[in-house]
Amino acid sequence: MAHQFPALTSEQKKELAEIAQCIVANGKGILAADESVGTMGNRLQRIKVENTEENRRQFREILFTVDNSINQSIGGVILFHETLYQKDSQGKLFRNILKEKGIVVGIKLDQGGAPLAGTNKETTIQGLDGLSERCAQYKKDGADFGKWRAVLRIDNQCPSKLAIQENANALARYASICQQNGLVPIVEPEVIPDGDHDLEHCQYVTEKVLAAVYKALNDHHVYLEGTLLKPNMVTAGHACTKKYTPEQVAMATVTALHRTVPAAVPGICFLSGGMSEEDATLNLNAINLCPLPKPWKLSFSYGRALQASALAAWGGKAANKKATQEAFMKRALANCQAAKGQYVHTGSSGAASSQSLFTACYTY
Ligand SMILES: O=P(O)(O)OC[C@@]1(O)O[C@H](CO)[C@@H](O)[C@@H]1O
Repeated sequence: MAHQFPALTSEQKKELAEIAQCIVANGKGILAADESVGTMGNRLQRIKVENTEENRRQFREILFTVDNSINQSIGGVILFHETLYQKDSQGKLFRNILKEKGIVVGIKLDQGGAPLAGTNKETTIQGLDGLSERCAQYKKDGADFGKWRAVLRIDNQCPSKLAIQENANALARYASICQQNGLVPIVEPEVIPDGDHDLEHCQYVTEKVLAAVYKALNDHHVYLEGTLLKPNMVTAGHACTKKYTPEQVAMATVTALHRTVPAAVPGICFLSGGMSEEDATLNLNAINLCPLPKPWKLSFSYGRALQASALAAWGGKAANKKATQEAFMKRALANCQAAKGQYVHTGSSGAASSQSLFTACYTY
């Protein structure tokens, strides 16, 4: 089995590895501001703001025009298609605002779930058709990384072998196409927290899913140094009656990663998956303090856990800009400290930060 057909040139590999490392350097993580129009609608509904393009733009303008020092804690921002082409009120493209801060721009590439017939309501993710052309265009338009979220569910018969294999293969195919077009693929196989399973069961499933994903990435000749992983933390199901400490979550999470994720992967940026802002930070901190070998950067790519307090502070009112930016900056800083294992919980985080952000069957 000779290695005759290299997938990438050494220049392409160098560029991809540099982008990936830059996003997770020095405790930096990712702001996942790539909520689809529908998902953003749910967020806005909670604060009684209408889901219009202008309201979505206004909230994101407030986040992206925060003080430049945000670049100490945020290395990348994932955008939804609409946002990549939106401008601030002075007419400046958001993507240029982010780039001038030294923040890498990313783009959501998956296009939602489709049912896998013959399974217990399991899904695969669509978006591979035309993906290469979309990636090429996004690269021209300033994006340097992509995101693809696959959803796996724990239940009696789930995840099935079929769902694990199919989603792993789609993730690998997406990752390969991204790399061919100069985009670092964020590989996101999310085992969602719905269910009453315990921590051990989530660990078992997460290991099976990650092992399949890395087998598929290898089969597709994906250059691991030019990728980032965005997994769930290993937690008990949302309806599990037994509660676990951040140290227990950390040990289960790092054990699962240690068994399945090659050391060549530069960074693992967790999703927040409906944890409260504070829990997401405390768990990340404990993960970074976990006494197991950790050859990758262990950081964050949070959507809800970086924006919940900010959204609540904003409430749709321009006058609340300062409070909104302060709330966002506070969570970004806290997670940057947690990514270095240096977060100290002061107990003054405010009510919004301890609220669960769980949504049942969180797909799109
Ligand atoms: O779980 P979180 O941290 O809120 O969001 C994780 C995430 O992958 O899921 C969302 C829905 O696709 C995305 O906007 C985001 O990137």
